[in-house]
Amino acid sequence: MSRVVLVTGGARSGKSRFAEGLAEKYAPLRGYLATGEAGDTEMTQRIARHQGRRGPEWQTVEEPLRVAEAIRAHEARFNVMLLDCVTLWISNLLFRCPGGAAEALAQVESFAGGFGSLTTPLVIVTNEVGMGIVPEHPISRSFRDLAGEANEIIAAAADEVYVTISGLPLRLK
Ligand SMILES: Nc1nc2c(ncn2[C@@H]2O[C@H](COP(=O)(O)OP(=O)(O)OP(=O)(O)O)[C@@H](O)[C@H]2O)c(=O)[nH]1
Repeated sequence: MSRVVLVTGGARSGKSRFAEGLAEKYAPLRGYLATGEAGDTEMTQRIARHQGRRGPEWQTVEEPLRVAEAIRAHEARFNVMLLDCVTLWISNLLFRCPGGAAEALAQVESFAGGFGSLTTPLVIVTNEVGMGIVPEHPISRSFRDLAGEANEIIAAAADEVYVTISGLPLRLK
């Protein structure tokens, strides 16, 4: 059984950098599983910022939907994998799966249920999205609730959990 670590935090809280540091304790080669997509200029710039930080010891796998399958397909190639991030994954599922939030949550449950059979350590990045004001639109509230539920499911199954605030990590589990 391989170790699973979850890192949660707000936007630009330093969670990706901290998660990369955890993964860099393992020898190369390291796999970076990106769920983000370069749909517009802003996202292209965000992705470029992340890519610029990762060195040649990282290889990128891009998969917006079939995250568990991508990990299974690639884990044997790497000494560690980093999934960045759960929030965009479930957002992609919410908007593209016919079953909406229920189907997205079922996929998260199946993903977390498979941690015990991973053969490579996994570091997972997610976002704390539910700490602000209640969103005005129902779809935003649905996403906020899904994100909270997904984080709770993954945190319960993970071996270690951290939150980053203002660039500083705090161990929760
Ligand atoms: N497709 C793709 N996406 C990437 C790549 N590198 C990073 N990303 C995505 O970039 C997203 C994170 O970017 P940001 O929005 O800048 O992160 P942030 O939450 O503001 O900042 P941090 O707290 O530092 O993580 C993640 O969802 C990744 O999936 C890549 O090589 N390809």
